[in-house]
Formats: sequence, structure tokens, C-alpha cells
Amino acid sequence: MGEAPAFFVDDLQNGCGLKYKDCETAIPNQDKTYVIGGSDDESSSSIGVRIYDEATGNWEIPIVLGTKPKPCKSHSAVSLNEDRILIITKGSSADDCIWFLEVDTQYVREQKKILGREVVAWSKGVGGNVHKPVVISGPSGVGKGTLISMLMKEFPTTFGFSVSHTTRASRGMEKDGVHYHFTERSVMEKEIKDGKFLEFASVHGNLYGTSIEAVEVVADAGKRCILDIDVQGARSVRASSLEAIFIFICPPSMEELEKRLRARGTEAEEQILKRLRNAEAEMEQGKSSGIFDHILYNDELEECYENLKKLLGLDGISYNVIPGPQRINLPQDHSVSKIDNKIIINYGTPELEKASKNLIVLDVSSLKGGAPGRTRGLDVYAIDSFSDGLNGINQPS
Ligand SMILES: Nc1nc2c(ncn2[C@@H]2O[C@H](COP(=O)(O)OP(=O)(O)O)[C@@H](O)[C@H]2O)c(=O)[nH]1
Ligand SMILES: Nc1ncnc2c1ncn2[C@@H]1O[C@H](COP(=O)(O)OP(=O)(O)O)[C@@H](O)[C@H]1O
Repeated sequence: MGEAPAFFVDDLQNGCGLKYKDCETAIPNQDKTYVIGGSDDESSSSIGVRIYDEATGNWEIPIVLGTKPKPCKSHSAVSLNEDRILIITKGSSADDCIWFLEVDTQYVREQKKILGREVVAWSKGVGGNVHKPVVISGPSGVGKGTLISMLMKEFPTTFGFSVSHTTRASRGMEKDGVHYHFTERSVMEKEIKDGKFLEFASVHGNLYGTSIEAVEVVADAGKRCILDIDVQGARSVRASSLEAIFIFICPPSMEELEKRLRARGTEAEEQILKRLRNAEAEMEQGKSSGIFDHILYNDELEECYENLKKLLGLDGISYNVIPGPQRINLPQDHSVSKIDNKIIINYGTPELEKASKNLIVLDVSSLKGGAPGRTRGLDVYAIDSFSDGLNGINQPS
């Protein structure tokens, strides 16, 4: 049935006496009110967020994760559920106007625990769907990099590699920004504190991590993201709102793993021994932790590659191409309300009320992914509220 529309500025001023600027909206959610700022302030480079805790009467400025929407003169906002608020920025381009502010999703709750502060996270809404990202884990030397290179070579327009950050030194052939972002520990630690990472872990004595941006870059290129990360990282991604397929690669034996690591010739003896020691625990966790959807044995390379392709639906006959994102043209002046899983964007003025196509419906029942990054699965369509009879949408009572 019908639910309350966005709680707009005037309501809040009258109701609670909270102070804010014209370009802000105030959205009550659970026992807090989120004041989401516009940007009439020239110095501000993004939309701000403040939280009013009704129980304590205190304001808090949260840590804001994810890429923020660009500043805009005004926006509409509506609480989708206890987890997230939908924001529609006015005057933005068609592919940059629908945003989600996650306030209590699993990802945000985890980040609150890690960062010890109030946290919110932005995610951009994107029409259409893409295939789930692929997380590949396995012990050092098992052949993850080799398999991923084969995939990227055969399907260059389908896959994009999530370039991780690491504090380890570059190997001879590795390029900064291509294989890894090689970085100083102090810099990476600061960026982790600032919430720039989707996940990070200490592996073989170095710090490794996937920045939110690394995943967004691939998604924005319309490609399926591949992450080569360790088991701890895979566990963190499992707990995040990035819906992915998790694949663990096993060697045929520990002897063969050692042979491959030594033959690769990229590590000093001490590092080889450390990686072999860690491999035992990784194998145990990989096989039994419940994190991974699939386990592949990399004995014969070609055979393993064929199996990987099958898992990903790339076995030659039927790669199910999902249509690209829809373009969403939202009018500048509109009001927003929520009915069940549908957001109704009304841009009819009183005089135009009888004009056709004066409602846009944003169906949010199949949202996928979320902060940090992109929320996909939005279905957007225009309807004529009178002649189409709201297309079966329950009207607010
Ligand atoms: N958690 C996490 N692990 C990563 C990331 N990038 C790489 N790794 C893992 O770190 C480990 C060491 O990687 P690397 O030094 O390139 O050695 P290699 O696996 O022997 O080629 C591997 O298990 C990788 O999967 C990351 O962003 N996050
Ligand atoms: N199935 C396989 N049989 C033999 N050698 C392999 C196989 N898969 C990979 N290799 C070799 O093993 C070494 C380690 O592979 P690599 O892809 O670097 O592993 P990882 O990225 O998991 O550390 C490389 O020299 C690679 O050419």
C-alpha cells in the first residue's frame, strides 16, 4: 500500500525545528534523520550528509564511503526501506541522476564496526543488469594469474581486471596501474582508514586491497569485473554488498605447487617458503569455509581453462549477453513518492495533469549490488497515469 513520500524541508522545519539549507532534504529512517545536503555552497564539491539522532538529540557527521554524486542545485529523496535512501539529483545527466545512500545495509554495518563511527555509503543507480563479478582465489603459484590472462585475452571486451593496491615490490615485468597499484604502506593505511577500500588483507607479509574505485572503473566500462584476491579478501567481499561468483583454484598437489612457484622464478627462497607454508591454510579454508561457490583443479592448464569458461557461461555456444544499461531521462521538476517496490516520479504540473506520460516509475524490486559502487537492476518506465491506470500500481490510500 501507499507509503509516506519524501520528508521535505518544510515539513522538517515545522515539525522538528531542525535547521538546514533550502537545498537539503531530511529523511527519517529508523530512529535517525538523515539531512542530505545540496550544494548551493560553491566551495562544496559534493552532496553532504548529516545525521540527527532523535534519541540523544545529537548531530553526527558520518564517514561517507563510495563515490559521491556531483553537487546539484536540488534533489528529491525518499526512504526505500530501513537500509537505504533513494536520491534523485535534479539537473544531472541521464546516467548520473539516480543514487542510493546506504544507511544500514550489511556493508555499512560492517564498516561502522571497523571504523568505530557512524557510516553511510553512496552507490550509483544503473539501469539494466550485468553479469556478477568473479572473485578468484587460490594459493600462490596455482595459476590464478595465468587463467585470468587467458580469459582477458580471449574476451577483452567482456572482462575487466580489478587492479589491486599492494605494498609489495613490483616484479620485473609488472606495470604500476596495470598489474597492481604499487604503494607505500603508510599511504595505503591512510586510505583504508578513509574508507576507500572494499576489502584489504595482510598476505605473505604485505598489505593487499581492492579499492572501491578499482571495481567501479570496470563496472563503468560496462565490463564484468575479475578480482584476484586471497581467501581473507574473498571472505570480506562475501560479507559486502558486491554480489559475486567465488571460485577457488587448487593445485593437483603441494609438490606441483612448489614446482610451479620455483619455476616462475619471481620470488626469493624465503618468500617461496612463506608462500608454501601459507598455502596449506589457504587450501583448508578454500575448501571448507563455505565462501566459495566452485572449486577448480588446475592440473592440465587447458582443461582447467575450459572448465572455468563453462562455469562463467563462456563455453562457446551461448554466452548470455545481458542488455546494456538503459538511459534514464528524468525531468528536472518532479516530486517523488513510494508505493511498495515502486518509486513514482511525478512531473505533471496541475495544468498538465491530464497530459500523457506524466509519471515515471522506478521499479526497485530487483536491485543488485549496492555500496560501494553501483546498484544495478533498476527498471525505469514512463506511464500515463490516467489512460494506463497506473499499470496496476496500488495507488496511495
Ligand atoms: N585480499 C586481497 N588479496 C589480494 C589482492 N590482490 C592480490 N591478492 C592476493 O595476494 C596474494 C599474493 O599475490 P601476489 O603477490 O601477486 O603473488 P602471486 O599470487 O604468487 O602471484 C594472492 O593470493 C592474491 O590473490 C587484494 O586486493 N586483496
Ligand atoms: N596447469 C598448469 N600447469 C603447469 N604450469 C602452470 C599451470 N598453470 C600455471 N602454471 C605456471 O605456474 C606458474 C604460476 O602461475 P601463476 O599464474 O603466476 O600463479 P598465481 O597467479 O596463482 O600465483 C607460472 O609460471 C605459470 O606459467
